[in-house]
Amino acid sequence: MPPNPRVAKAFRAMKAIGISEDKVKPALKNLLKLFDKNWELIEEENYRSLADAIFEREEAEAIEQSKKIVNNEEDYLEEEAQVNEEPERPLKRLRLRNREVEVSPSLNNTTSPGTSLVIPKEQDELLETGVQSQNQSQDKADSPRPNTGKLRAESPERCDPSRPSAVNKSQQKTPLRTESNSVSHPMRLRDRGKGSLSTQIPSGEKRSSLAGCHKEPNLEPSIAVLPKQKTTTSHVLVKEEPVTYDVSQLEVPSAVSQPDPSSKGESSSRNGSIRENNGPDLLALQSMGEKGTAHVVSISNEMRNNGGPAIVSDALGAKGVHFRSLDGSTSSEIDEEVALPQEPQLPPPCDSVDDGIQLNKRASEKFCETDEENKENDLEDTNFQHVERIRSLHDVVDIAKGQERVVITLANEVNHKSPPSFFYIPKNAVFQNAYVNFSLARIGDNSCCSTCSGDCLSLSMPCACSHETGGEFAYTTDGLIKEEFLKECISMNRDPEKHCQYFCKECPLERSKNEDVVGSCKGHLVRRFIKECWLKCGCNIQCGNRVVQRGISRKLQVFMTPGGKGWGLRTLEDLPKGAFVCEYVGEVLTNAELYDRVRSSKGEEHSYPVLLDADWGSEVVLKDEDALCLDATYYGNVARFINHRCFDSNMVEIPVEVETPDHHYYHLAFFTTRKVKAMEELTWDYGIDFDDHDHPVKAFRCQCGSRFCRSVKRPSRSRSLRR
Ligand SMILES: C[S@@+](CC[C@H](N)C(=O)[O-])C[C@H]1O[C@@H](n2cnc3c(N)ncnc32)[C@H](O)[C@@H]1O
Repeated sequence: MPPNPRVAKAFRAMKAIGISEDKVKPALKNLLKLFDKNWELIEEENYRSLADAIFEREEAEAIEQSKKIVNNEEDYLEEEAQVNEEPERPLKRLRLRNREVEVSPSLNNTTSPGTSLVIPKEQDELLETGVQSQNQSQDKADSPRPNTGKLRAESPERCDPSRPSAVNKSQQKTPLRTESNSVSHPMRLRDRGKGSLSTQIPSGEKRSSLAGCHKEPNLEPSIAVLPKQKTTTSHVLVKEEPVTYDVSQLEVPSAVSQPDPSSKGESSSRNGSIRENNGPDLLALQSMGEKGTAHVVSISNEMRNNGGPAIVSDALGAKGVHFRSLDGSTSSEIDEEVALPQEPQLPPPCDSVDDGIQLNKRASEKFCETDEENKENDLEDTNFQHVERIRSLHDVVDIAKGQERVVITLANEVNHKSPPSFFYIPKNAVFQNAYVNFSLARIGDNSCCSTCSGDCLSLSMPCACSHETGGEFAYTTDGLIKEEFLKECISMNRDPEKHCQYFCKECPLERSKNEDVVGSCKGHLVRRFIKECWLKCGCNIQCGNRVVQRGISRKLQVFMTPGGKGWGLRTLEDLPKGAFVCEYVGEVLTNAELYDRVRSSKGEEHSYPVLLDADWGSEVVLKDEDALCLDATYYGNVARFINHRCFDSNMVEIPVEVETPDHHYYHLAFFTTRKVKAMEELTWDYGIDFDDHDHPVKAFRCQCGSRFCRSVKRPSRSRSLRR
């Protein structure tokens, strides 16, 4: 009899994640029995229950094997019987498992739909309650700083990015900003580099003639700026494990393993909160929102409350997490008669991983290195390694480890390189000295829409949150960036000389490079910001003015590029122009901290820092703690894989204000500059000058392939294409 197509399909799905038929057969047979041949239950969520049942069996085998090693008493079949007596178990386990497997044929051939994670209401409520109570206790413990003039000093002479972009900075007049209609300033994270600016600012004289772009501080006198305590916190961001694909190569990023010596082991933050040095979990990350050294995890709980999708962490447990496929489809078209394969052949204990996933195989080899003389320890190790093996499989399937709304798969069709080891974090986290304060007291009534409800985009009169973007929202009702806004942001990257730049009197970036001889500022583009509604607003998480904070919703994949750029990011679905793709997430560092890292890092192939200098013009001399950047080297999200493309990249970065009106800290979000086809690599223009060897992004030989590539010396090339 020809094999039942449903069986064949199940085999294919399992094969795609490296599970061989001999492992699928017994589990499938068992499940069919348990589910009374209800195929839909098996096919649901991309065969999740099947994958889980296989893992169950493997786990049971591992335990059994270990037990045999210890006292040779237990009988495997008994264990099996026990598993079989619990028909609920695979599904229950699904709910309990933190790192879920999306069984998708896309692992290698990359066309899968993703799977989104949804926390049921109770779970969300729990998370929310946790956040609230933390915030409440914070309020008690910390008398909130008044709204501070430090947020934005008014500049009588400043570029107004809401004006048409094609204005030479020397011609610009800068209208006053008002609190209620403050149009803030766009940014480019780049150090402009020598080349691109040399013609714009050939001398100090010319620089001073750019006073129109400089801001004179004019702090509101009635508002006190409280002195900040110097932080002595050791690192504040920790996750429980790195994204690693080889348990034999687990490594702890230096951000974790090497707390700053200046911290002297103390654990209080600059705002007086106490931090544990030893590995805060997600709850600890949430608490970071309390005391100024804020972390956006606290937001993500709120945002997931209404939004459906959820993050799950080991720390919180994965209780109540369930899964649904993005396309919602389960195939049910095929007949139910099953021609099942023969009785399962249990795999030999030490040969339990299919060739498809080399790293898992290595993990399994390790699993087999049991020392007879040390049986007790071995039992623990074995179990640990087995769990790790399963986890590593999950991690290959979802590089975000369940922390994004969608599964982010990984594919390498080019070579045998493993993905780099790093901690996947879905939201920024403060490393140590960066001053980031998310206190609600900083958000004035003019900067939020407390009386709104539902979706602000449906209002006939845009609410206060649109002031930042000149009185209309940056987003369309389809969640895309409006054409004009997008056009200006793109133009800013492509023709920076046509846009306002700020030249620091004392540039924190230059100061970080060399404290003794501070070089002259190379300029920072004054960027336009999107301002999203947030906690203090009355609208809900589905409000159309909350796009970035809802997180990644597109099907993305990390893949090995064929062109020598290392790993890259691509889309698995067609994207319209102006679509939000992802945020650049990393550790929030001061530039001083970044350069310390750059100085001590040697020989790394890739670098991952991004400046947050969009609003450096808001103060005359920016303190180190306010001159921030993101570094995704050790902690980051998918954006750390986005490669550079000169000039005509298909994404543009836009600063987004969410939790704080203080634009020293903001989110950096990527939007498409044009329609992008499924399977196209996603790129952005780092804005680097390939001749600038001081740039924190180490010079690389650009392989972007753009005909406007700046690393290819073409003397005749139009200057406007070169930045
Ligand atoms: C943010 S990372 C991007 C991810 C990186 N490809 C990886 O494998 O992890 C930036 C690094 O990628 C490499 N890269 C990015 N764009 C490139 C390009 N157009 N040509 C060559 N290398 C590139 C450079 O090594 C750069 O330091």
